[in-house]
Amino acid sequence: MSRKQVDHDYNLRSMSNLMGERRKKVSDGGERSLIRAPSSASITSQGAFAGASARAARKQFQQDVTPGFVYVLAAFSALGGFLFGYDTGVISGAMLLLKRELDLSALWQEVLISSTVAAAALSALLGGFLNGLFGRRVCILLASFFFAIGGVVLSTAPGKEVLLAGRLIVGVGLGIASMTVPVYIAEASPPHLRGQLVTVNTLFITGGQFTASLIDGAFSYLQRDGWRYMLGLSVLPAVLQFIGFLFLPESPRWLIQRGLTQKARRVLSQIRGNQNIDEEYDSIKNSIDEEEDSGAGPVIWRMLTYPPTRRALLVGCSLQMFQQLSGINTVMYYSATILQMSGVRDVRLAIWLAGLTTLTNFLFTLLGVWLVERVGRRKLTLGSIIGTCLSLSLLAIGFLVTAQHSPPVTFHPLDPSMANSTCSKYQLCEPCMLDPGCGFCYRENVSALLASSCVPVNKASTERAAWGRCSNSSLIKDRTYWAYNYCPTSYSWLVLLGLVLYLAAFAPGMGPMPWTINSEIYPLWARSTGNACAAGVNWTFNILVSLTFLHLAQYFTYFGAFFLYSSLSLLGFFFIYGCLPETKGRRLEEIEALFGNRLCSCGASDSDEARQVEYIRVKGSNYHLSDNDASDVD
Ligand SMILES: O[C@H]1[C@H](O)[C@@H](O)[C@H](O)[C@@H](O)[C@H]1O
Repeated sequence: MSRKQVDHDYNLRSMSNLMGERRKKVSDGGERSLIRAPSSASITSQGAFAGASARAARKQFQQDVTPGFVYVLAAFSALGGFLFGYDTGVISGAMLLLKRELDLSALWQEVLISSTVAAAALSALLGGFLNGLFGRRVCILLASFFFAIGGVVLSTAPGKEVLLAGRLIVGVGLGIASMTVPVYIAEASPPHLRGQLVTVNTLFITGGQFTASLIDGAFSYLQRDGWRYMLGLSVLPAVLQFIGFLFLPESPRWLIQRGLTQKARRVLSQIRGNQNIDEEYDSIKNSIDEEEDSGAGPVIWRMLTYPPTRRALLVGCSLQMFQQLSGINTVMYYSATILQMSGVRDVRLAIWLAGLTTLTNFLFTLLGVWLVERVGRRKLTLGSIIGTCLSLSLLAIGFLVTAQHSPPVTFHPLDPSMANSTCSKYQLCEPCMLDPGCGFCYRENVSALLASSCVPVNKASTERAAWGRCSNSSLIKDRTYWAYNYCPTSYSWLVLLGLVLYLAAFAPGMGPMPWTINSEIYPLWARSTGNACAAGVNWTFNILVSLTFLHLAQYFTYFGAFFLYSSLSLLGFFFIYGCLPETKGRRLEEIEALFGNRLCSCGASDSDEARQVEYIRVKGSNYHLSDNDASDVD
């Protein structure tokens, strides 16, 4: 079959896929289906059939009791999310101790932090191939194996080189888990619970980040080897997941694709409890049989040359890109400093309070789990990104006002080392604190700042100056303070408000939805590859945003950096508004049809448009579905 024919037939296929089993049901009297289809009179009455039947099916699914096994399966899978959050979150606290004990240079610190994310980006891409070849279960086993080995290597590392090896091993696990777990949960869940269960994975990510901040806080008191515990504790959930997955089944969709039909039926019965699985089995089988005609060549090539999957890929990858471009990891990382700005001058207390940021992120992700099946993915994502954009603007304004009221440097100490330092040239606190090599040392009386200077930072710890009044600790007698990375200000409440609003807006939608939506928008043959690409994009932009933040802040100030993130979120809003269809409640096999729809016209050429018009014409005249479907994707 030629490519053109394949393309032309796509829309019909998707719809016949959707409708085929129902037509079959009508002809064999409906006794194979547990879905109580409408009476044959109503079925044959044109127009009412499709929407009513789809809705009845959905309702029926919701009424059927979902076996507890599905929840167990989702929870064990989401341990991968927990490790994602823990391993990415714990490093900031561990680094504070590591750089002191191992005397790490700034470059080594950067390498240890970024190597994991870079390894995750690469292994996420590779994970698509592994998923197709070995299945989801083996990939999750592999990921937990890497997490466990990585944790052991990290906690026993004699030096920085072995630490780097451990961080790379953990990164490989992260990449594979981040792309496999959402797919596995989506494929095992019934449609009415899918969004919620996949979103639980992101809840576990934020739970992992929260746990990491608590562990960081607790072990920071240890004089020696605290970092070994921080990094090594991840072995426990990894081993738990590994053992769990020795007993959990493979995804039925992957099994059917591999021709392991008996096994697939067994797993389907296990995860659907007392429901009749014939309908779902047939639907998956139909979709696989028909996709076998979708052409030859590497999957990514077939995806890119096939308008519906090309569109799905564009939407999926862009969602992940906009998630990272809205600066979540910068905001989280920066929260300790924001707290210091608002008057929490004790570094340890600021670290503990930063745990509140991760807790807020976690709690609002919980809200997302509750909302996803109620308001749907599209509305939740749109609402979230617009809130994210506004709160980023508020953060930016907060930083602008703070900078405009920046306290002056009132005296320049006479130390010979100052001659070679850039710190001596700054007249205000703002440029002084934007220079990573300098900090602001100031004395405060009740109402004003007195005797403030800009001095070099101590190489071993940013908690104090290299010499002078502030070289002992960040909190000094006589109300003399050391401010690294921030300036004393009375407008910090604005920044704090921006931070809280940001998390409240981001966490329920932009945090989880890119993962949830990616797990459901690709047809089975393209699902592993689509998720691998999207996860790869997420990790790549994660590293890009975190590596550029300090430079951005140095050149454009904090105001500029956050304003840029806000503008990028606005761009994301328009993109999502134009391109993201609603996938709530649909079967995975139905969703591909949405991307053949004109309403999602991103990346569509003129000839694609023509095909979409044809699709809607066929849909309207043959199946009388247009009303119901249009309202669903609107
Ligand atoms: O969805 C997650 C989550 O929102 C995390 O808080 C964030 O650190 C990750 O980068 C993101 O992918």
